Amino acid sequence: MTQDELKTLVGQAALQYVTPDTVVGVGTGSTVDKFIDALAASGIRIAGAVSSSSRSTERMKALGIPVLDAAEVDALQVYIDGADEIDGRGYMVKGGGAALTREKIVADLARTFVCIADESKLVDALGKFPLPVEVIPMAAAQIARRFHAMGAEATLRAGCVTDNGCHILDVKGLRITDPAAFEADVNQWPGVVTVGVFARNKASVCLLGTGQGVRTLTF
Ligand SMILES: O=C(CO)[C@H](O)[C@H](O)COP(=O)(O)O
Repeated sequence: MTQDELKTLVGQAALQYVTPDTVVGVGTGSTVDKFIDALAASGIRIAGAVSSSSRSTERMKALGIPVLDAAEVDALQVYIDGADEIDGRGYMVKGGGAALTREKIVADLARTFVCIADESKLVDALGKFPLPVEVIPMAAAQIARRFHAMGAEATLRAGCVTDNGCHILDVKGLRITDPAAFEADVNQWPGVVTVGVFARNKASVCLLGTGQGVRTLTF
């Protein structure tokens, strides 16, 4: 199966976590696009979706899925999103689509985070995929120097302005063995909006697309 077919498979599989007439949290990315398409085609009526990006909002609206503001809900049963990397404990790196801050906000509203990913995303330790960090533009060079001092290399993502009007640094050369401590530390650096390590808001379940079908990992 191609990577695209694996994404379609897990996007479809995620429908089992959607309860009719509830509000669903929806992430961002090419795998989530497959989930949105599957949801629209399924005929399952939901009360609405809280979206993590303008990209997902536009796609859902075009398909007739009602989109609600995060401020309109107190809690969500489920948040469905992809990942750039996920380890065997459910910790993730996210932000390849530059939507990490809103993704973390919506994930934080949800009781269950369902990660949908193809098998190439499963790693032993986070850090193979360059770590996205959303930063206030004024602080980008300063934050890049801090990563450099840790032996890593941070590059400004060219031409990228997030939905929040900020920039993204992509950081190579990290091996993140303690994701919770790393997330807590980097999130406190002045000028960091959000670091793309999802530890506090890690996955509860991962639906992993493999050549043999969907493998369900629970954490
Ligand atoms: O974090 C994300 C967007 O900010 C995505 O979930 C992540 O980049 C995976 O995307 P894709 O499903 O296209 O591989």
